Amino acid sequence: MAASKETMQFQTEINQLLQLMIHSLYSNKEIFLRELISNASDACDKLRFEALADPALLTGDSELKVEVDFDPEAGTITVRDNGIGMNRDEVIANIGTIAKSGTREFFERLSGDQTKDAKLIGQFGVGFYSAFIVADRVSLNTRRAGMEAEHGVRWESDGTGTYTLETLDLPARGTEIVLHLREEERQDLLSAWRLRSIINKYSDHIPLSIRMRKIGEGGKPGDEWETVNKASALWQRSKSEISDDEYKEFYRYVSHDYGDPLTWSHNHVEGRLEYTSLLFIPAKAPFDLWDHNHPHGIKLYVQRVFIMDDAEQLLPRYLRFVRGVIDSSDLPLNVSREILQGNRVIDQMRSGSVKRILGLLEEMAEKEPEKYQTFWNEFGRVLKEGPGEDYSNREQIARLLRFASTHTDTDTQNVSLADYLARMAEGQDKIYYITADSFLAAKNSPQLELLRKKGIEVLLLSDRVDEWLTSHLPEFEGKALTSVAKGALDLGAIETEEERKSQEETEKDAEGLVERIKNALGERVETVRVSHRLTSSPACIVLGERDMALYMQQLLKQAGHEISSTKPVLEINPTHPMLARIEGEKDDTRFAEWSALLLDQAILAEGGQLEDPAGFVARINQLMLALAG
Ligand SMILES: Nc1ncnc2c1ncn2[C@@H]1O[C@H](COP(=O)(O)OP(=O)(O)OP(=O)(O)O)[C@@H](O)[C@H]1O
Repeated sequence: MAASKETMQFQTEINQLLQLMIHSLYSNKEIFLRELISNASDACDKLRFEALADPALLTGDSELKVEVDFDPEAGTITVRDNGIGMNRDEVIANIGTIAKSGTREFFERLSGDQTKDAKLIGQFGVGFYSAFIVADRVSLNTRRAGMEAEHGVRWESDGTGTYTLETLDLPARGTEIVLHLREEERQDLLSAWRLRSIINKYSDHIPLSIRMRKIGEGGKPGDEWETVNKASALWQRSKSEISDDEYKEFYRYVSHDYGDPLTWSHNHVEGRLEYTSLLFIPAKAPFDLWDHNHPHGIKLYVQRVFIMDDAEQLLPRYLRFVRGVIDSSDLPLNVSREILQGNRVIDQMRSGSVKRILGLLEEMAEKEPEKYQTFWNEFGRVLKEGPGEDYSNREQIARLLRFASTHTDTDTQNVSLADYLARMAEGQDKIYYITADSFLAAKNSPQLELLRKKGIEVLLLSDRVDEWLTSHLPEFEGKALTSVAKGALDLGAIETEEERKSQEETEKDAEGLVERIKNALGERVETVRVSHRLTSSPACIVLGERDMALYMQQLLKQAGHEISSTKPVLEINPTHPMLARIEGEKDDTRFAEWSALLLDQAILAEGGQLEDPAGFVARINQLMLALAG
């Protein structure tokens, strides 16, 4: 078959990524080998899995392996696998483009600061392109398993904007990557000892055999090959034999993360069900944690045979940050994603793993609160989906939640519900919270005035997920979670008899004013009443107990959801001078304008949007002119 060589352009982002990577990761350049071996091992896993359905794919070469070779004269290092390989289209899709979710966000977050960017690249995943840290030309030869020799593909590039592609005969299936080292790297890297030590450091835990040439007579590599890594599944070994460094390296392998995990849990379960799980909690959220298409879940093995990545059935969505492997002895080898759904073995492994993760987090929160705070800052918003998704573990998840509160008045979410209970005032029987679309809006909300004055703590919730969370968490240890912005504020025993009396009087005195405002606002409000929660603001909006916060209503509407608008209750503070001013207004039209202003500013303070913003501005202007006149 005639070899046709084509030159193609890299996606622009790749150029940028390459430059950044070469500069930022140079100090850790040896990771290129880890990345290439990791890809080679994945390729073998994939082939082993496909071969379960089509054993012919392995014909003639059934022992899957990775070979690392070098040639001092040519100045090359070669990483070879007999895994799944790629056809031409796959090479273009996988090696010429970055199709990852989170790519855009990654580029937006780059700062130009090398140390920071190196971390970001690490989090993003460096993969194949890390070859260019040490090589000025990379050649990739690959043939897809199951295809004839003539369908080989050669990809070649010097990493500066273009690559060439040609079709050629390749006798063996799998992928071979040849790195033509930069002149200055040759001395350092072209040594059997050096390469072996890199493999031991980064790739010992890979279950597959990684081979190098045996050192023959005269200290030179000969024609025989030997396995240079442990080549056993790390998770099958007993805990006492595994060092922390090995666990960390294995984490990097399963997660494609560059940093260390926060913690992990390794368990061999025996009994009715037999499986091993090794689950990690990362220290950093990946870029695409909030992307709905973001693949998540853990690697599933059946009796040490890799079955699939991202088996999301093994963990609920609110634990989607967990990485790791589960190796089952009870599932059939030909298990498919469809079978995983509603499978009894999967369900049991899943609930066991959830318990383990929640237990791990609880222990961390107790014994290493600072570490837990790191976890919470990264993944707290995901965990908050828990009570809604996992009813049976609701209480345990609730113990893990952390919030900002008026106790510290900072936006750090570090108050647990147990902390809150321990600080409750005498006679207080509710956990008070407020939701808003930003921390500042929550913190400065007029609804908190009275509670602040009385020294009652209020949780300040401003994550999107908080409305969802509170709707699924009605109580904690027998104390109802109560929004201070919804329904009548019932302070129960915190209120004294005297206070109640004085309020009744204020209410009585303001009856006429309330009636007038109600008439003036008509359909715009559910009702108007005297507020018991305000001390320094003139008015505030209160929603019905089951209503969604105004900013959430807004968000859903913007997202195209049909939601029936709920009318707010306007609460006024008759002791405020502004109300006295309004009360004195004899002119009915002007009184109506004043009332509308009162309502509009209360809606704004609540994070709501006005139906007639221009009318509001016109009223303000009129007022300013009147004052100036
Ligand atoms: N040795 C190989 N055999 C077969 N396919 C490969 C091989 N190396 C890379 N690929 C393909 O190229 C894709 C891109 O590889 P790359 O290393 O850039 O990213 P990745 O492994 O998907 O993720 P990460 O960047 O986190 O390592 C892989 O997902 C795989 O499909």
